[in-house]
Amino acid sequence: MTDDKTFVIAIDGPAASGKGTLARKLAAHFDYALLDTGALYRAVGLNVARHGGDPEKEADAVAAARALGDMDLSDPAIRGESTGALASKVAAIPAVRDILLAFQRDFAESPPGGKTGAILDGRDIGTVVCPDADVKIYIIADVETRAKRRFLEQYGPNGTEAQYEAILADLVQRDARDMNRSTAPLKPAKNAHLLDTTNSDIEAVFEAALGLISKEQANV
Ligand SMILES: Nc1ncnc2c1ncn2[C@@H]1O[C@H](COP(=O)(O)OP(=O)(O)O)[C@@H](O)[C@H]1O
Ligand SMILES: Nc1ccn([C@@H]2O[C@H](COP(=O)(O)OP(=O)(O)O)[C@@H](O)[C@H]2O)c(=O)n1
Repeated sequence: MTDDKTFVIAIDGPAASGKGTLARKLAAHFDYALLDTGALYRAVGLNVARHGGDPEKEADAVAAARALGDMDLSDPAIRGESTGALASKVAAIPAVRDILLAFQRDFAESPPGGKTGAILDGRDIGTVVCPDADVKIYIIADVETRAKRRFLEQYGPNGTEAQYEAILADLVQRDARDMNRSTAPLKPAKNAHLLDTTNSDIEAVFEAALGLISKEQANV
């Protein structure tokens, strides 16, 4: 348990592995607060682009990160794959990560709405943001499977081969950037439970996660 008795679940993994889908189902099931930390980096990346800045330039990215409080995290443009690429560029800048860290930790320690638990999904939740999380899950799936899922999500059944290839290339590039950056690279925490969703549907992944979490809750 964390000091203030919030039950914290950390979900990390590469792009489009199913983190958000699982996190939302678990949050509804347990009535826990949910923070999609990728949305924070996406909002910062989008903000830099909209102001004509360079997402790889520290001054531009830091200025955007400081203005996060004024951003609309429900803006649909945040979800686009091109925004994912912008996000992973600003996310490689340590000063940006520092600015977002306090917000994420506060959320986990004192979830809004007086909730008794918090679920955070991202890349470094189990390793950096909440190293003492009660349950850590690291979700993976083959990159082609992840690209197909994101492709379907973004273009529906009538997407083109070229659109699929662009998504696949973006995920490969983004994973490499996220795994190879020097600060808070994407990797499983030592005590994370690994879930490979390549051949599991959403419900099976949810059931597997519930099994892991129930065991930990029984120990609290
Ligand atoms: N186990 C699964 N089987 C099939 N599709 C899935 C599964 N998990 C997630 N998806 C779908 O894959 C896409 C990406 O999932 P999402 O939860 O957004 O991933 P992430 O948050 O890791 O980027 C979504 O369209 C989602 O509905
Ligand atoms: N905790 C986090 C969350 C996201 N990110 C960055 O933000 C980008 C977008 O994250 P996301 O979770 O929305 O991406 P998807 O998995 O939804 O495609 C990632 O590629 C990372 O570069 C991060 O560095 N740390």
